[in-house]
Amino acid sequence: MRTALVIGTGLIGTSAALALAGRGVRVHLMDHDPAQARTAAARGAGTDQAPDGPVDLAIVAVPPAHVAATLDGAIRGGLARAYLDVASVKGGPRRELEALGCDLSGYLGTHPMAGRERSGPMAAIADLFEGRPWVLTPTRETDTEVLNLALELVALCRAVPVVMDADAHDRAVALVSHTPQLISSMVAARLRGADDTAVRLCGQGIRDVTRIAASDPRMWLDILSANPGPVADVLAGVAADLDETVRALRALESADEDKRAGGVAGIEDVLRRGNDGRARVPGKHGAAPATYETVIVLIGDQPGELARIFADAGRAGVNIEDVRIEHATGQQSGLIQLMVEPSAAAALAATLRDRGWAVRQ
Ligand SMILES: NC(=O)C1=CN([C@@H]2O[C@H](COP(=O)(O)OP(=O)(O)OC[C@H]3O[C@@H](n4cnc5c(N)ncnc54)[C@H](O)[C@@H]3O)[C@@H](O)[C@H]2O)C=CC1
Ligand SMILES: O=C(O)C(=O)Cc1ccc(O)cc1
Repeated sequence: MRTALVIGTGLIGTSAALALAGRGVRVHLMDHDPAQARTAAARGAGTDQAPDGPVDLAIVAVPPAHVAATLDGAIRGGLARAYLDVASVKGGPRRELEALGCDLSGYLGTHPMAGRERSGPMAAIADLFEGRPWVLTPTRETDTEVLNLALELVALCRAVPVVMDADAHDRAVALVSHTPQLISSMVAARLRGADDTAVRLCGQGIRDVTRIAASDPRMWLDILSANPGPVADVLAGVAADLDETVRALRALESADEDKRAGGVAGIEDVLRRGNDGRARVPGKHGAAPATYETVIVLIGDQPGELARIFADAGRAGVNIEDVRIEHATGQQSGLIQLMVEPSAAAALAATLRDRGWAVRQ
């Protein structure tokens, strides 16, 4: 691929453009708000000048409701040899394109499974897609050349291609992305009018569960509006679990021992099913779920502490597989959790202790 056109230079479009431009592709940037394309160009994602002929690949990265009309315009204008979109929902845009009478042989619906809580070109990063699944939804009418260009884009962005049917994709993302967003928002919404004294007690659990509740509501309204049925189906299952759990908790308040035992069984059931589901979440780079051992260390909230602890772990010859920091409310210190291969945990803890760190575990 030598030339590309990104239409919609927000978070996703500009991130893809940065990755392509960084690997030598000439990228043209277009947005219905020219200021967004200018900002993306200023960040080194390409040029906001229009191409003077058809580019190799056009990447449409606009909100789902505008995908079909934008693609239809681009295809009719002959802007590229091949076209793809990156919208979070795949079935609806394809059906809209069909209804518009568009020639779909040069089009492929795709979806990179990577995002951030922020929107717009300033939030874009070149390595956003590294190691993440990028779904491709070819059909029998998709030209091989288009599929090959899409695979080249995915490779240039260092993502991992996954081929799926469009409607199966929409059901899958309802389960793993769209419903979790709503549940996170609902948990966070409990905090809105909560007492300050309660909010001060927030720990890592609620931070983990509500991280994505900070996302842009307009973007999620667009996504949920394009996938309402599958999300409602998953949420109805969650609602059934909620009803059961409320009943089980009320039973725990009962004076009747049998009722209390039933309540315990109900709560245990949902917690154990949660363990089973969590164990299925893939590990880093899509690998099988990994079980790491965690070494917990007290660190000061001051410049250079993280660099120092990582350098000391390097001295122990230990690869840190994952890391989390738990900040203590109102204190200039926190706990860092270093996740490592179980066989490396003891050596890491010993080296860190020798070098003066307060190792908790
Ligand atoms: N944000 C995320 O986490 C992810 C989003 N996506 C999908 O990527 C697409 C873009 O999302 P973001 O980059 O997050 O949104 P964004 O809000 O950061 O950027 C969207 C851009 O599209 C432009 N735009 C809107 N309508 C347009 C039109 N008709 N013609 C040309 N430009 C237009 C806007 O001015 C804006 O610059 C959406 O379809 C979204 O579903 C896919 C994966 C992850
Ligand atoms: O939901 C996730 O897993 C994310 O990492 C964020 C995200 C949001 C929207 C998408 O279309 C894809 C990914």
